[in-house]
Amino acid sequence: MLLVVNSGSSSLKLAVFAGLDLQAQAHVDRIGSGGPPDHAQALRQGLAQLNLSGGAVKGAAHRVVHGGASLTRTCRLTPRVRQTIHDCAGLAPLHNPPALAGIDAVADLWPDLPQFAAFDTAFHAGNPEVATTYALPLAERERGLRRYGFHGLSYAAIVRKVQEMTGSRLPERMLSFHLGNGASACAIEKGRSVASSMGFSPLDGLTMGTRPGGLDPAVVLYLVACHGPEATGQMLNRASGLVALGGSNDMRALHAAGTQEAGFAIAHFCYWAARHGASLCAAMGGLDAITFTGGIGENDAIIRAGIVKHLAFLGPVLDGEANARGERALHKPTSKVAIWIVPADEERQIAIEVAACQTEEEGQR
Ligand SMILES: Nc1ncnc2c1ncn2[C@@H]1O[C@H](COP(=O)(O)OP(=O)(O)O)[C@@H](O)[C@H]1O
Ligand SMILES: CC(=O)OP(=O)(O)O
Ligand SMILES: [Mg+2]
Repeated sequence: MLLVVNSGSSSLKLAVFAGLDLQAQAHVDRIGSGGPPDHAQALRQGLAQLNLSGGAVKGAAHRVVHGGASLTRTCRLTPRVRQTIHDCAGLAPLHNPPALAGIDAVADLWPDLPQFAAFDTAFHAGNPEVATTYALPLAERERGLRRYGFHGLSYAAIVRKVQEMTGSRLPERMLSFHLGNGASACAIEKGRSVASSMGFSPLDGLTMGTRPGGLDPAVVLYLVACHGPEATGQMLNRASGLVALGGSNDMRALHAAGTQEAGFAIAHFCYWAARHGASLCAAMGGLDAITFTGGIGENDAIIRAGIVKHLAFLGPVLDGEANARGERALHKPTSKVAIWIVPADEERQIAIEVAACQTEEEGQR
């Protein structure tokens, strides 16, 4: 059996697979905001829920958000791979350190267990250079300063699941929204990522739970001058976005609050999701389908409706009742653009990629 560990910024998802059959899962959320204080504690809680017997687990695989320029495929965790994940930790401070903590905790529990890493950046590794390049001096670009894009395991799973749903007639130009605590959008053309709203780190793009999304870099310079780099990093990763505008990073709490601030935070979230979404449509030369996933994307009809309304000029027509019921297909029959909810399936995607990696390793023996 394979234990899959998905460390999100506010949640931890564990899944156990026998082959590709899901045997058990555990979900711990609100980490650091009402739930467990940190990911190590969350992992202990999650493993206790699963009640695994040591001998049954033959491997563990971890979602790692930032793999840098070199880790672009799911692979076995060697000391060199662990070091690279460690080296990228500053670029994904909410994610890579918890992933490393998970890797080390599993190694402590089961020292000889083979471990694997699957990367959020990998699905975007084939983005065209024009999409990934920052117009910075060459020496800086050579340092690895470029756009990477994230939530790639989620987007890879969406391509697979939409193919299953449509009998492999994948829409040519798909705008996919992953709306969780971290939120992004991705332009998927013929099943491949061609552009992402996230950049060098998962800070860029949409308004998120605790991250501001796109900012003029002069704002960052100004903040660093006022507060120093350390406090600015904390502010941008943990104290911005919905929590800064509306008082909570939990979308459910914002709806329940009903205050003017909470309403503004919700409006800001929808407006900027659509602004970035429309820019991604330019990268694909149009739009054939929209997909929603993640805790908000899958569950929040108000947010989906708000985003689609802003994008109406591109052709999607939402069926309000299907949306309110959270059905799989949300478009009216007359809509030129399909709209779907596709539940996040990062854990199974990881299991599939680990199986492919093991098959490849056996072929090389
Ligand atoms: N039923 C729901 N309605 C609206 N928002 C929800 C619902 N369930 C979860 N969410 C929101 O989803 C977000 C967390 O999404 P999730 O994908 O689990 O996070 P992570 O980015 O940590 O993986 C939170 O903002 C939470 O409020
Ligand atoms: C990349 C990212 O922001 O991930 P999450 O949504 O799990 O925080
Ligand atoms: Mg997530």
